[in-house]
Amino acid sequence: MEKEKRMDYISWDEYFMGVAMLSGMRSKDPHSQVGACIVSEDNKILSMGYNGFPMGCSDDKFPWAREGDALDTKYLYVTHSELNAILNYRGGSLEGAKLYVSLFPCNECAKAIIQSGIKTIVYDCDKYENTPSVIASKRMLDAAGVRYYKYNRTGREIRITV
Ligand SMILES: Nc1ccn([C@H]2C[C@H](O)[C@@H](COP(=O)(O)O)O2)c(=O)n1
Ligand SMILES: [Zn+2]
Repeated sequence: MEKEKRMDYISWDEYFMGVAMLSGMRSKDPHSQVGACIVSEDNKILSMGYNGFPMGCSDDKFPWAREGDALDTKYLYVTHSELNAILNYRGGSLEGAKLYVSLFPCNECAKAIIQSGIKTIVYDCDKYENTPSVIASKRMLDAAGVRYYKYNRTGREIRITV
């Protein structure tokens, strides 16, 4: 019988970013699947979310297009993963919480993050870093003292069979 504890267990960051990415796999968005996981200061998962249309707005009826008439694109309808994670939270306050998210938050989510009391953001991808939305987001996060840093990919493959 083994006496020593396992040493190849996943780190907190791998765990929470993994949960965020798994959550993103629920997204129906054909172009960008984004997931978020909110964690307390003592490493308890508080909430999760992914990008999708609001309740009652059918995934099959609302548009997933990226281009065309604004009303016929997804952008006016999709709720971002971070906002869904904040809104899905059924507890009390998110003061001091940490957000793991697979894509850097936009300006609208930054407002919600700041107002909810989240103090740290760990993000994976920043593919829209040169857009006004992300530049504005960083301006607000900096002003509000919300810390953010890029997730350090370890290259570990986490496989689950369901
Ligand atoms: N931080 C973010 C940024 C974007 N999203 C969502 C909104 C859309 O569903 C999708 C981005 O679409 P794209 O322009 O890449 O086709 O990701 C989010 O949830 N969180
Ligand atoms: Zn957003």
